[in-house]
Order: sequence, then C-alpha cells, then structure tokens
Amino acid sequence: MNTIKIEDKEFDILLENDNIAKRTRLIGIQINVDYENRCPVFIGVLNGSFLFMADLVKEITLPCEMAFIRVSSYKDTQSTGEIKEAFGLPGNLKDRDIILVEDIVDTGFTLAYILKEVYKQQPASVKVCSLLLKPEALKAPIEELEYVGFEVANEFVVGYGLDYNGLGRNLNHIYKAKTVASPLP
Ligand SMILES: O=P(O)(O)OC[C@H]1O[C@H](OP(=O)(O)OP(=O)(O)O)[C@H](O)[C@@H]1O
Ligand SMILES: Nc1nc2[nH]cnc2c(=O)[nH]1
Repeated sequence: MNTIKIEDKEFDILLENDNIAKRTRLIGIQINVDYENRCPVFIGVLNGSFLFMADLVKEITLPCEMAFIRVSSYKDTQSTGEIKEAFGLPGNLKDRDIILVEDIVDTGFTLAYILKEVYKQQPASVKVCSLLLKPEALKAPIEELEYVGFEVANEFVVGYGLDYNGLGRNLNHIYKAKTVASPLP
C-alpha cells in the first residue's frame, strides 16, 4: 500500500523495507570494518530505534554489547525550558567504544542531551548511527554522527519504529505525511 491513513493523517510511502534492509546491511558492514578488534557497546534510544537496532545488530559480526535507554522530556516548573532525563544508561561506559543508535535525528536536541550524559563517563569513543537524518531541521552540527541511513526532507515520517500519536511503529515501510494542498487564491 503506497498511501495509508493513521487517525486524521494521510501518509505516502517514502522508503520501502527492502531499501531500508539494504542500507542497514551496508552500515553493518562498515561498522564491522571500522571496529575491527574492538568490542563496541550499541545503545539504542527507545522507543523509535527498536526495529532498526534489532536489524542492525544482526549484521554485526564483532563481539559487542547492547543496551537501551529512554529519554523523557518534561517542562520544569520555573518555565526555564525543557528538561530531559535519561533512564537506563549503563554506568560502566568508561574506556568503552559507544555506538548510539537512533531512528531519526531531527533537531538534534535529544542526541545532544544523550551525548552530554555519555561523555560524563569518559568512554574511549562515541559515534552515532541514525537511520534517518533531517539536515534542514538540525539545529547544530553533531560531529559524532558517523553513520546515516537516509537524509530526508523536513517532513513528518512514520513507520518502522517511528510513531504518530503512538501508532504506526509496527509498519514495515517508512511513510511521510501528505502535504495538504493550499486552496487557490
Ligand atoms: O532530534 P530530535 O528533534 O530531538 O528528535 C529525535 C528524537 O525524536 C524521536 O523520539 P521521541 O521523543 O518522539 O520518542 P519515541 O522514540 O519514543 O517516539 C526519535 O526517536 C528521536 O529520539
Ligand atoms: N514519528 C516521528 N518522530 C519524530 N521525532 C522527530 N522527528 C520525527 C518525525 O518526523 N517522525
């Protein structure tokens, strides 16, 4: 199906699962080469990364460890902005090679927060592997962003782990929100 509807919103297909699988395989091969003779720790950022993380690590032939973290956002009572909190970050990352796995990097705020937390533990190295990147939405460059599956336009996407109002994470393909044509003047 090339067009789907989730609640009030229509989506067009953007990336078919075959295409995602091929790109994931290539990224896995590259990581196997880059981390030869090392034992990286893959840290998936929940919820969105769960399918990509699962498919990616199946391509990894190195000895490696895995963990998942969850980042929550909430507003502080002093109205000084949004505060994030990370749950589940392993506490033994000193001198380890870390690969953070994301489904999407949009503004980059989530990743900036996670990177700050990870560096507190003095890891040997930190790289980021994200299936999707929205270059036009990124607020500041992320030098750790080493592996990117696909660059996408600044449009809302859903499927293969990514949700719309909690729905659509189970979709096999990735879809983009249909733009509503503005009425003629
Ligand atoms: O670059 P940013 O603008 O910070 O956006 C990227 C983050 O947004 C999504 O997570 P979300 O907070 O929606 O949680 P989810 O993974 O549970 O859907 C996605 O999984 C990234 O972690
Ligand atoms: N589902 C979804 N989550 C996001 N988080 C940041 N950008 C997006 C997006 O385009 N789609």
